Amino acid sequence: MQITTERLGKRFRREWIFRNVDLTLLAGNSYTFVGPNGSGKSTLLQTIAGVLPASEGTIRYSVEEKPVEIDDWFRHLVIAAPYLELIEELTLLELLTFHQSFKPFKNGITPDQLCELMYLNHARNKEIKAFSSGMKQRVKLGLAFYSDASIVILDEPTSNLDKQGVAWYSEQVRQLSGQLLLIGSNQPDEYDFCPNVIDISRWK
Ligand SMILES: Nc1ncnc2c1ncn2[C@@H]1O[C@H](COP(=O)(O)OP(=O)(O)OP(=O)(O)O)[C@@H](O)[C@H]1O
Repeated sequence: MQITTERLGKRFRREWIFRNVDLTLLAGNSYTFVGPNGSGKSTLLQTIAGVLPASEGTIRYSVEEKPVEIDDWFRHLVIAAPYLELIEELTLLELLTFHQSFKPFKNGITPDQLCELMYLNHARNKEIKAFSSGMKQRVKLGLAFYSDASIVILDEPTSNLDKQGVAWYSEQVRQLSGQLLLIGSNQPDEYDFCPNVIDISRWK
């Protein structure tokens, strides 16, 4: 899997958030986008993911040099971000079962097993709307870590997590291998393992 951007730009009304972004992002590598609040990390990640349309330039996804159509991008990626909602009316087990029906988990992991891996077994039959913000964040990260997807996008990954949750994140994120990992962060301990740290301010 490879993502290539050429002269990528995004603006909201008249304000350019970034311009002329040329990137080649390769499977098996991790990249972290850093920059102050409001610099455009989330906007860039969402644009690369195809969640937000670009205002100019191009993004290409390819597998072994064959292009992936934009309608199929979502099959290849998982995103965990504070602004993306879970389905609140479902219980955790229902949510995982629903998710698995369109994006299976790695290594044949079942929804039951995933509840345990996320340390949320006690809440398996609870509706997501009754979860705390930290519990919801654990679910988002669990889906990102354990879904069988070639691109993993984590925006502010440890937001709302307690100490144990942060330790769990640190352990899990280091175990990702072979995938393309993109992180948006302002907290060095979220990406201290990542060799490619890119300050987004350069594209202002
Ligand atoms: N839907 C929108 N409409 C208009 N402006 C927006 C919209 N979304 C984001 N912005 C603006 O784009 C800029 C970049 O926001 P973004 O959330 O990408 O920054 P960020 O680097 O992720 O910030 P933070 O570190 O606070 O999460 C900000 O000035 C923000 O106000």
